[in-house]
Amino acid sequence: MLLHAIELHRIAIPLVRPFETSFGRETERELLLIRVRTDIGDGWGECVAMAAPLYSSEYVDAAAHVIERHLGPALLAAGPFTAVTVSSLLSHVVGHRMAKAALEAALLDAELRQWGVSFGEYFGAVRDRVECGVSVGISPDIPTLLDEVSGYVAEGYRRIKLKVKPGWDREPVAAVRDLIGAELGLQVDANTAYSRDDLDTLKALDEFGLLLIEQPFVEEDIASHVWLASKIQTPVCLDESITSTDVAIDAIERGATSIVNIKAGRVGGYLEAVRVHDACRERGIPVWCGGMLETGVGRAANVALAALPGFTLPGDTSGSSRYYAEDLTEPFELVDGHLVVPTGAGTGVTVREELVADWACASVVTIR
Ligand SMILES: O=C(O)CCC(=O)N[C@@H](C(=O)O)c1ccccc1
Repeated sequence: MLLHAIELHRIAIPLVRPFETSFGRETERELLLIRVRTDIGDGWGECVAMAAPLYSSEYVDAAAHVIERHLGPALLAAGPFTAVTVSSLLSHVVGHRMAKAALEAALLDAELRQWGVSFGEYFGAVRDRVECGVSVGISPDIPTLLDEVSGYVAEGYRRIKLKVKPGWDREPVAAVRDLIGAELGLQVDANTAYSRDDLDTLKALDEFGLLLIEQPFVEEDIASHVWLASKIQTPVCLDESITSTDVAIDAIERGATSIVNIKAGRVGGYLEAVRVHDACRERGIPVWCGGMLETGVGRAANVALAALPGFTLPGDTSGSSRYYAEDLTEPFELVDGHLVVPTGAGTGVTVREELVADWACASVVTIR
């Protein structure tokens, strides 16, 4: 395809309720949407970087800047190319995986729409719907937490994930396990908030039959995750640490993780995410699809990814209404605890351009 232009659309969408993690509290999702204009048609991609560099070093301003000044010009100068060559065309730029992922997704969307192939078909989906979990933020108090969790259970979510941090861990986990019973899946996500000094606290979570404990220590500290995995019963799952297929293989072979959270933006794109899936599957490591509060654009691609065979655990692929009163695309709605994998060409969803304009929080930047 020949790339004619890249449009950077920055939007801000209010969250239906505040979302608090161990690294911050969000009341709105500010994000960067990419539209590519090519000789074979348009495509949309969603950059998952947050407004501030608190989850990773990437953030919206930086993603927009690196696309405008480095990644975009490299693609515009590349002459005819295909979506599978995007990562190599951008490999001279170090890092900025979420920005690269958004560009690759937009170009893959354009290409697959022209071919009449869905993301799911292209990735190798084996399911037509995926089992959904839900992520629950840190609450102001236990009653508020239980009220929120009760709502999700009533909606049919197949797994509850609780955000935890030192001082908010054992008590909320015990209360939620008591509320939902022993059968429903329950897991926790620390977003790197603990250290080896917290071993007793982390070990105490073994009594609650958790599916996994996600990213207890800082992303670079693979050794401490190996150490913890030998000390507790609950399986250790990595998120922030897993930035590529090679890193995933290293972490698995060192015994740092027995379950992997796959996020396309974190690893540099959906094509790399499929490679991470394949590497985990070859090693008998179950994976699940993480989330970054995506709109329907990113959510559609995540649901397609989650339909691959190795995604055997419910992911953070919740319905649109978990975060947004109105979605940028047709809403994703939970049916019997599942989301249907889009079958339309490309992502299979249609961006409501009037909402992109209504929710704009900066002027559109077009790179040619
Ligand atoms: O359901 C979702 O999309 C969000 C799932 C979730 O908890 N994401 C967390 C995470 O650490 O995985 C996150 C939220 C916001 C920003 C970064 C990460």
